[in-house]
Amino acid sequence: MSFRIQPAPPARLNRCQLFGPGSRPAIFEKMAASEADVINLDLEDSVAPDDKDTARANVIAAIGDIDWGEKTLSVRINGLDTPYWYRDVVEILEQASDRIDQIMIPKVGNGGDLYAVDALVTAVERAKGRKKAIGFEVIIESAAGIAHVEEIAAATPRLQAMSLGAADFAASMGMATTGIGGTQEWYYMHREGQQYWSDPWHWAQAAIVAACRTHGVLPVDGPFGDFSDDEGFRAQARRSATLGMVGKWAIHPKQVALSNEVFTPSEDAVSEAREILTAMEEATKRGEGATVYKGRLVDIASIKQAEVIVRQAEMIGL
Ligand SMILES: CC(C)(COP(=O)(O)OP(=O)(O)OC[C@H]1O[C@@H](n2cnc3c(N)ncnc32)[C@H](O)[C@@H]1OP(=O)(O)O)[C@@H](O)C(=O)NCCC(=O)NCCSC(=O)C[C@H](O)C(=O)O
Ligand SMILES: [Mg+2]
Repeated sequence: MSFRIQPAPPARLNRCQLFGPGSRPAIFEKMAASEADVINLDLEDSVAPDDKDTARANVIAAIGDIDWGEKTLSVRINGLDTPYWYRDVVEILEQASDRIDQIMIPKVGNGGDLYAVDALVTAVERAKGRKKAIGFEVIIESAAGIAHVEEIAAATPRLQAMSLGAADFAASMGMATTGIGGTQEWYYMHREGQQYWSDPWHWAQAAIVAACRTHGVLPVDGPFGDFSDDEGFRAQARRSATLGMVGKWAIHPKQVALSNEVFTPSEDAVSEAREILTAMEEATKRGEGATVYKGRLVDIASIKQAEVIVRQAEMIGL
């Protein structure tokens, strides 16, 4: 328990982040026309080394030229262990229009990484007189990243969102899998001849959610690689939502609707949350801190739980 009030995360929708390679400008208009709340134009791992300069130029042009509507527009820069990242930051902030909202920093390993990017971003913003401060989002996708997750979440007021990058995370941790997210064949319990699958991503997700909620950052689940497996995606996204994550990446357009479906509260969930708030208002008037709703206990903590759902519904306009 602490006397400090938990800070609220940015009040914006982040149910789905749609990715597309910066080297593939033919899909940018399709990304803009999608139902994703966030667009991530990628300069990092989906772009081959020889295409880095062209991709950067494509992205800079697209930021200003394309109508991105109300979406949060983010560019994933290259990692701090590459020769590309500083040029990504400098050229984007010197040349791109103010329409860009965020840069996404991959493979963050500690708070110092964000300090370094913040220093560079701040210098370019001042030099160019940019009025709109750029936000940051990060990917936790290494052993160092998860070991320093809380320090990273606290590192800069620019930080808006934090994602789990299952592919690089698995590689960095030496996990015995080539799968990107979802059920892993070998991660099971065995009892009386039956196998029961467990979730190897759970602990990292829970650590990310706790760090984010402590520091007012949006926790997001990253990619699910098998885009032909809708049920696998849905199950992964539902587990993430249950843990407190607000959305998930789409690495193919067909995953956008799935993610929006999972991270949009159902009509039933919203009416139940509103009914709980009403039940508690009535209980409070009677001088009671707890009451019974549909045969189960609801109390002051239930108000906060219901408010999470109602706030989300209000943002979506339900
Ligand atoms: C995965 C893809 C390479 C598939 O592309 P493609 O072969 O073109 O798919 P389809 O033929 O099924 O496409 C159907 C139509 O959809 C359009 N399309 C394709 N991709 C996108 C997109 N991302 N956004 C919008 N529209 C898209 C096609 O043009 C087709 O349109 P039409 O012909 O009009 O019907 C491709 O989807 C892709 O490149 N995805 C993104 C890859 C990416 O950005 N990866 C990086 C993020 S994941 C990661 O980095 C791992 C992470 O860091 C970690 O460590 O975990
Ligand atoms: Mg990665």
